[in-house]
Amino acid sequence: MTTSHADTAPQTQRLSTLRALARLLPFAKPALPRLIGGLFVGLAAAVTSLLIPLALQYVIDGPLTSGDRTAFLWAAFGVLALGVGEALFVFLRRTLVLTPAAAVEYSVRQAFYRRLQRLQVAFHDRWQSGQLLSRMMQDIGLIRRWLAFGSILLVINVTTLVLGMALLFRWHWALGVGFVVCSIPIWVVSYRFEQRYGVLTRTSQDQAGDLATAVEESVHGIRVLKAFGRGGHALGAFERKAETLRATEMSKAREMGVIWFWYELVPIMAQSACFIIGVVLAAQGQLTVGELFAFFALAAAMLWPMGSLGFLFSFLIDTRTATDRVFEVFDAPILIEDPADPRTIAEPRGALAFRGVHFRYPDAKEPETDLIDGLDLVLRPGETMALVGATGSGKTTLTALPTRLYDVTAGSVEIDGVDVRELRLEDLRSLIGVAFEEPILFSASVRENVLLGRHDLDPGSAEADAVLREALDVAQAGFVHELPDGVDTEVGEEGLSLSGGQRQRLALARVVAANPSVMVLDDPLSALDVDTEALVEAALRRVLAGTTALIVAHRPSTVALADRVAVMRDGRIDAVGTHGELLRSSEHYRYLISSIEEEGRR
Ligand SMILES: Nc1ncnc2c1ncn2[C@@H]1O[C@H](COP(=O)(O)OP(=O)(O)OP(=O)(O)O)[C@@H](O)[C@H]1O
Repeated sequence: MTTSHADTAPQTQRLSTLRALARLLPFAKPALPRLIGGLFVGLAAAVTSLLIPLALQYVIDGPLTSGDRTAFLWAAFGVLALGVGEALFVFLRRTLVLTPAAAVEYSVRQAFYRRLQRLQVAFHDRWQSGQLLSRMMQDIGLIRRWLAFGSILLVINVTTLVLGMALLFRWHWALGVGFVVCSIPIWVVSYRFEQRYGVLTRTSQDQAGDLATAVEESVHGIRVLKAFGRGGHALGAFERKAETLRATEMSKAREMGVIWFWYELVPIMAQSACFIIGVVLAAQGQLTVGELFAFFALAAAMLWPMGSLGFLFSFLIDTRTATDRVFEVFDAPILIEDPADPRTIAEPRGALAFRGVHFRYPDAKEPETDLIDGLDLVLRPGETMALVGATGSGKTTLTALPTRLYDVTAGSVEIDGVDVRELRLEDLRSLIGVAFEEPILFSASVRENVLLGRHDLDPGSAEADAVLREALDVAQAGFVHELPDGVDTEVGEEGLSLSGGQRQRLALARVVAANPSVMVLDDPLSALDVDTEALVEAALRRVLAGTTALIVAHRPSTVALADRVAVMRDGRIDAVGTHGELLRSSEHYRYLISSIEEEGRR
């Protein structure tokens, strides 16, 4: 069961915004030369824009006053050239930064996906898929936009303001002081904004993740919702979540409205104050007409850098939050990994043993006893063992331990006498094949789905074709040849919809094709009709003759496949023996079998 974002977000120490964003550096490294190039070109554009007022000052105080027409024409041409130069620099900046930012987005997204693949199943149990999806798409996209525009514009605009202010001081200290004093409200408002907006951004990005989860769940479960007439109920739940997000976005918009107001108002106040100071100074002869005119032009040039700071500041905080959210996934510890010094099994025999195994789910309540509580079970090479037990006794959980989808909390699972934790995960998972209770197919062809575990085979080779044929044959999945494109028909979410029994047969074929030494099958025939089940059983018997198999059984016919049966109860194996032996010796087995049979008759 997944929990909401509040439970999943690790309580990491809050880094400063700069240090939080600096964590992107390893990803941005290859793109840095172009990004820095873009920054310098952008700065050149900013300096050019500031040179225009200076050139104007020169024109007015020089050729215009002296009446030198040639010099005036040259100077006017110079101002025009500066304007064109600025436009070219801006164009070049955009060209330089767009591609590298997209490359950074690509590499962060790749790393994010790789991390998701490496993280253990227990992580995925806890995290909502919508949260991961929104981090993967929305947050990483925001980081790209920040790298391409936000970060560079922020540096350029702040530099423009600093240089502009320096020019003001150069013309007259009173102009500079007037500008700085009038800007003070901005610093106060910005500080308060950062505190409040940061919290709101985090909340809204998390709520967007919750909303994505709600959409994903209802799309996934659309049939159930329709069948039970609960579409309206789902819509209600969606609307409540959307409304919560809307309210947070409105609060964000209000905060942004306030900060933008100040960032619009203050530059105008500062300009007005400087105009008055400038006119007074010019009247007193402390400022030339050229300087006064240039000051007006400069004030106009500084209006956008100043006004944009509010937007850039909120963009910065949005990106910081997005970076935090992405790095929460990067920071989640990988608990199931390859051992430092892996062992190999040269000639696998397929002996599977559970020795004193304890297991509890990470979110199990503390006082509870372990779900698997000191379980011992040994499967001999080539043996087929059925596993029976009451609903919820932990059979499915036990099947997840040999492949290390979860690690035992105590004891060990061994294959051919080697603890599974001592093997490389890839080796281990090629030794053991699993078919889950819920057969999952990917949006790919039948061929790709069935040969999923055979990356050693060239998909188009004759050997791959032979393996595919044999696997489909064992799983009685001949129906695939009737599909529009035979084994090349796309199935799964984006392809053709198959029935539960058809999907189950393809999942079974997938394990057979993998040709593992040990098969772990979680109720593999539950969705099949009696005739197909009998055919699959007959074929499976052939395959299972050479393979060790642990089969969770809910039906007498599945039990009949097994050499021996293990009865699971209270987290342990209560009894092991042949069907006949257990019928004689185990009361719990008799009870289980009679309830299974009763269910079968219904
Ligand atoms: N990912 C999980 N996180 C926490 N608890 C879980 C998880 N998966 C299963 N459980 C709990 O573990 C217990 C055993 O579940 P499990 O699916 O292993 O039983 P089972 O014997 O296979 O049941 P069934 O025969 O109905 O399939 C149940 O109480 C279940 O709620």
